Amino acid sequence: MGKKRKADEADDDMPTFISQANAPSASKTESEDKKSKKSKKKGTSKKSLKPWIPATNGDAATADGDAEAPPREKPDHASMNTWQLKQKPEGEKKGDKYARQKELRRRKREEKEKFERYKAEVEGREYVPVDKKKEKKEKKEKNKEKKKDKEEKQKAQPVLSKKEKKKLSQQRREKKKAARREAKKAAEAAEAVTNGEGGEEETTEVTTTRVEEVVEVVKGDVVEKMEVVEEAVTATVVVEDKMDVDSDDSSSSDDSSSDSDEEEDDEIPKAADTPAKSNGVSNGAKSKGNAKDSNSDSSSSGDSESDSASDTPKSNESTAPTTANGTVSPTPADNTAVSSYMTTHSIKITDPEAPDATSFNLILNFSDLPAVDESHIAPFSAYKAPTPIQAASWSYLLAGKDLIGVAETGSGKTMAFAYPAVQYLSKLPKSERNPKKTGAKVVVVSPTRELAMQIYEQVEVLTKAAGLKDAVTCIYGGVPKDPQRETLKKALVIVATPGRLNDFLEEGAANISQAGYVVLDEADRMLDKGFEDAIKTILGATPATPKRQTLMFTATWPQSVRQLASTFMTKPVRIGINSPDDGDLRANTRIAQTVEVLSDSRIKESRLLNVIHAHQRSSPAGKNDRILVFALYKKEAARLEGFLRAKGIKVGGIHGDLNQHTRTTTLAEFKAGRTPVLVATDVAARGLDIPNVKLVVNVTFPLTIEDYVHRIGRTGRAGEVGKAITFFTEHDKAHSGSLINVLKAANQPVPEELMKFGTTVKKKEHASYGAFYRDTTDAKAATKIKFDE
Ligand SMILES: Nc1ncnc2c1ncn2[C@@H]1O[C@H](COP(=O)(O)OP(=O)(O)OP(=O)(O)O)[C@@H](O)[C@H]1O
Repeated sequence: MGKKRKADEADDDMPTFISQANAPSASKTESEDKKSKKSKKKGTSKKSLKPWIPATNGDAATADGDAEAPPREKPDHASMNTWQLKQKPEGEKKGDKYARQKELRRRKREEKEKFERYKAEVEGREYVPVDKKKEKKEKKEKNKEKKKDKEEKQKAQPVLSKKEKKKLSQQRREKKKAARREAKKAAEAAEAVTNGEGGEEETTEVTTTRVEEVVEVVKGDVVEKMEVVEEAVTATVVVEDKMDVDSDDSSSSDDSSSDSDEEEDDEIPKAADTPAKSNGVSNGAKSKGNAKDSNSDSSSSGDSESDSASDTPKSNESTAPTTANGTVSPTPADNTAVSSYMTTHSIKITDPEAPDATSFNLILNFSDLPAVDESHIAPFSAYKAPTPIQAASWSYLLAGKDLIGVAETGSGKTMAFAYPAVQYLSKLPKSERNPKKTGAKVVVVSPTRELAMQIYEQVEVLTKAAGLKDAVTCIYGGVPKDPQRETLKKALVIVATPGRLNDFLEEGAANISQAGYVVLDEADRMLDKGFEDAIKTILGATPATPKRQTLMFTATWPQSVRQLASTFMTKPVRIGINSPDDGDLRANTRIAQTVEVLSDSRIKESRLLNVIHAHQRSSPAGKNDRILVFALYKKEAARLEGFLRAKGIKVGGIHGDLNQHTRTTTLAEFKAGRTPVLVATDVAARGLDIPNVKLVVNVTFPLTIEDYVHRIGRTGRAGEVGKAITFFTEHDKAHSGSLINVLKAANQPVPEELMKFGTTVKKKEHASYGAFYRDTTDAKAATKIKFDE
């Protein structure tokens, strides 16, 4: 149908002068007339229909009986479509060419402006047209400065002859080769030691080969150590049937490598490795950057990783963070408050570098938050206090640590990773804050387009407060690439879905080779089968692990992805909020969950209608309450939407079969409350923060129990309460055990009929890594610091 419409559009677009062009002209000479007849014969061919045959004012000439050739009529560029404008007519006059190209440029500008206007509308901000003249002037000045700098640099450099240059580069190559040889030897020796100690390697169905390569890169006097860990794991492959299930497709990549050994020269600071850093947080949250700083001047070994909690603590003066109100946070005196806060909110922190720590550095008030400037915390003025995940993670993140944060849906995880990201940017020296030179410094990857847009909005609030203009871009599929490509040139922060970001990496439009702060939001989804390759490619394009601060945030953290996660991180701190020790799932406890076991799936639709009507009748807001209905398949979602509409319900739909424009506007309508009911597939299951969703209805159970937790988590956010109703049929019985566990853990009623389906829980396995979880991130300490003991 789409194709047909396009074809129709093309016909309509044909400008009227095409037929005029074929009309005979009285002013033609005989030979011209012959030519004209010839072209008439060809009249039906595509070529002859091209718009560039100049129209002549034949009729007027005939009427006047004027023998003189009439003035040449200019092509009507305004009525041509873009394709036609792009064609260069035979024998086109120079003036016409300029006019045609001018029209093309005008159209392009218009399109861009339209996009920007639309973007502003979606983001709910005022559209401010770009002042081209000012921009041009600024650009010119910048270029001038650049040129001057370059010239000065060139002057300062000694002039080397070709021969000398060649000799120098050969020397460098040889040094590198020697370093590699040594590293290989060291790795082999290390492997031999590892095999000797850990004779109890798991040998069931998993065989793990681990190759550690230490690459010493020599540059001038600096020797940097880069660790490249490559893990090849073979395991039982469990293929989940996800054939027709809807999700934003992630990967376009056939990438096979995980981490590449790129980046030899540039110093890429991790979040805490910046000069302005002042976050040597005590009690295990000590920054790696600080640890390095303290002993790096004299030695290149940088072997400060062995710091433990028992080391002499650094003085508050040198290590304590400066806070927004000028105080130091929290002092040992706050320990009781911190402990009681941790107990109240069931916070568990595991820091591999301080496994025995008993006191922790939590930020319980926004005023205690380290900030480059007080204005940076202004966006928090609407909130009373940090949420538990924010309170627990900020000090570690500001200290440059890798971190896995697991906290319930709607608990403010976005700000937990976004605030330290912006502080990281703010502390970078100016030369490091030049996206054209360095590329982006922060990358946030999210599984769906809508979530990416939402994260973008939140990050932008913080960057603006920090005085970073145009620092963020949002990259996602389903919309034209050109405007995104433009924004990539000046973005310090890229918020993206994996597929589109990979496309830009492939074509070289995105540069994340110096991104020192990388976040995987909805991390378990990002690491599962569908996105795994794309994530490997993205992380492979960023600096290797010790130079990159890697963060993973989620509300669900199944065993099946932990092994893979550990390969991307260095000694991550793990923070679990209300996360049970046995690794089971926890749904948000403020959501009242009801499971209705239906004997026949054919009654789902009528039951859905009843549920919606009943809610609308009982709620004080009546039909204005937002209700989110989940289906599993795209076609199912479309069918349900149609059904509800036919029954007089104001409803919208969002799923992968719809174009992005429709998806975005439908979601905006729902958010604004103009369409109070939304039918969605799992593209809306994760992360979306829609205010006042009072009820979630699961018409068809999702593929995984994690998705169930995320779906119902669209209600009861930011401390609110919510309601979720789930239809459960015999088809879903494989999930009964895990669903019963989730209900019980949240003190929710478990219907008898559900119990009948059984309580066994099928172990979820990663497609490549199986169900075996062995934390290899922090090699030696791995047995000690299990996240879920
Ligand atoms: N300190 C705070 N106090 C109150 N509300 C907050 C605070 N921080 C964030 N919020 C609000 O909480 C809501 C949920 O935040 P967010 O979307 O980051 O949750 P999330 O934990 O990422 O959820 P999900 O797991 O579903 O992705 C947002 O509306 C946000 O503005």
